[in-house]
Amino acid sequence: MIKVHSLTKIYSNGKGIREVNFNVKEGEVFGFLGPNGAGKTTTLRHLMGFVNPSSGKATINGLDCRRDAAQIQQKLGYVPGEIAFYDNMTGNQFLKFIDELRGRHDNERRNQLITRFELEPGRIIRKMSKGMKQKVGLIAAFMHDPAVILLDEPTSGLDPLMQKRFIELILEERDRGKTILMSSHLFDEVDHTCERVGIIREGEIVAVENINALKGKLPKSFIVTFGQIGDMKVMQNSGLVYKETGPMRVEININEDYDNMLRTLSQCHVIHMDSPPQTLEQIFMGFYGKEGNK
Ligand SMILES: Nc1ncnc2c1ncn2[C@@H]1O[C@H](COP(=O)(O)OP(=O)(O)OP(=O)(O)O)[C@@H](O)[C@H]1O
Repeated sequence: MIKVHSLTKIYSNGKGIREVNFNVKEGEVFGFLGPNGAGKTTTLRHLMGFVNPSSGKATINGLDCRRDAAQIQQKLGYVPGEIAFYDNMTGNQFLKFIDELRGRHDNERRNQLITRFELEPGRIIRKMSKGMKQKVGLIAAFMHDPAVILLDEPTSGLDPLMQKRFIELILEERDRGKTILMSSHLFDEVDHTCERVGIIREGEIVAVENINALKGKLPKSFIVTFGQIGDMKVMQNSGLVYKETGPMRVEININEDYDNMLRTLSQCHVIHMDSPPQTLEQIFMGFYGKEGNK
């Protein structure tokens, strides 16, 4: 459904994206992961047809993203990284205005989304917080029930409850056959929603992977607190890679050795266990070794 072929955009300062290639299948939720400045927004802006590529091209449903932008955008939902609104409108006035631009008069879905995201639609946008504005942007992107949805860091500014509602919405839309491309710099966010991810770094795609295959390759750490002195002896004899991070507390780092960790911990009295979320830098280190180099 979405095809990106050797897409290259070099800005006058030498930054941008180089030879970006990936495809998103119809009905797939695809995660586009990368640290700040990696090239996610630049790629999404090409898909929206806002920018002329230096070379290469992108298509959506066979249509050229630059040449056929107007036609594509009728069936597309887009949440930009930085949302610009008509600040003096209320949320409701803005959403109605967008619906009218799209030639739509059905407000049922819009109202459902307003309820779902607990938006106060009568508030002036200028007086809204970042999270509230983000909700307006999300509702505007989904309310015309588009077949393809492009989301640039969609949960930025949302509190954990709204992030959860957002994830539920994405999973429902996926089940309804929608094609979704979602950029993020947080692994956990794409982990909840995406089947495959493309990882971009310094303007280049470094991997396109099934999310479960990717997770299997990543080192993972577990912070475990023990309840008995003898537990530390069990750890010493386990062969696991770990370091002591406090009294009766260890951080265990494992690659694929889950079996050994589970066997070892089953002999101990574990009183607390946690696994901190992985940052993208840890993921790159997992992929490319200590320096994160290819
Ligand atoms: N209009 C522009 N002119 C010059 N350089 C630009 C322009 N737009 C983006 N860049 C540069 O291109 C690179 C990619 O930027 P981009 O905004 O696509 O990254 P990103 O992955 O979306 O980052 P973030 O997570 O910070 O939004 C960066 O080095 C950025 O500074």
